[in-house]
Amino acid sequence: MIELCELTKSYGDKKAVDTLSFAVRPGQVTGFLGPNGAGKSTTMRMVLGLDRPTSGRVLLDGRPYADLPAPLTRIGALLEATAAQGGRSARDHLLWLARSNRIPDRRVGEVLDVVGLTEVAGKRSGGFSLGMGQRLGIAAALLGDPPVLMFDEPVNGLDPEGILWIRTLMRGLAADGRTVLVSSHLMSEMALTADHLVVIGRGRLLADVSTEEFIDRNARSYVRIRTPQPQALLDALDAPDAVAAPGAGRITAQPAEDGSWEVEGADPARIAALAAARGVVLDELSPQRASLEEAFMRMTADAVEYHGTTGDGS
Ligand SMILES: Nc1ncnc2c1ncn2[C@@H]1O[C@H](COP(=O)(O)OP(=O)(O)OP(=O)(O)O)[C@@H](O)[C@H]1O
Repeated sequence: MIELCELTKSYGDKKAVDTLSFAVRPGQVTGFLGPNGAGKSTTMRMVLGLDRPTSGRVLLDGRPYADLPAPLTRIGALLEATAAQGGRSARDHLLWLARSNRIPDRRVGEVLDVVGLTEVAGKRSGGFSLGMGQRLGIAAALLGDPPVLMFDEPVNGLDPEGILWIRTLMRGLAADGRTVLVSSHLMSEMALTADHLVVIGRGRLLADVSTEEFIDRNARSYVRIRTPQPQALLDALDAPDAVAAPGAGRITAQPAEDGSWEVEGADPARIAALAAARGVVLDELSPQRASLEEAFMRMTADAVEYHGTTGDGS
């Protein structure tokens, strides 16, 4: 578990991280999101003891990083700036790391296998592609078999196969019961990878909820319906018994430009039952779930430091 208690980092007058408190729990992938400059990398650097907090603290399984006797066996991390010595082979780089952390040499072969670099282990890492470099960084993070893992933008610049591989790896690490914190700007990917989200803006906590709840709270979901009997549908949804559940609010239907109806306030099964009870024919009944991207944009709109402008001048 990673615990942040009122963590703050100031650069001059600017608070890059501002009284941030949250806990990252084991057994799930926690996505760490925020617009550019929100303070994600600064936070991760403080977790690893690479930056000193102005105030507040970070605990890893109850202890500060500086008190961990063999840190690589407690937390593994891939930071954006993580770089191997380009002149060394992948194997030598990992051996050097292992020996300086009292990790047995045999782990090097094991992690090279896990990340799929065994065949190129003797090659200079300076010649590696972006994807191979990321894999080597992840091998280093896994070397000490740590219970806590942290990845800053691990899928940046990767091809679809690399992205899928990282997603599968993260989900597997969480399924093993490890604590996994991962930052990314790729919302579609985060929606597939993260069970839980911590969202920050301008250094402050904006949300600490499950991915599902984050989308439900911050974006609109509805059921799209097509019917040749629109008036009969509206009557069915407006009937006195037409609520999603006893005590729930009314069901609303808005016409969309394409001739369909956008129905909110009930799930597809309830809408189908109401329509069937009144003999209304439905040509389409499909739940439209808002994307994580929409939810993220809505939630962080006020916390974006640098707004771009779109072509239409808006
Ligand atoms: N060494 C530094 N000196 C001064 N300001 C800094 C320093 N490091 C970070 N900052 C500032 O702190 C803020 C947070 O930066 P940080 O890199 O942590 O954000 P981020 O969420 O990781 O952004 P991105 O998504 O763009 O990587 C930014 O405004 C940044 O300019």
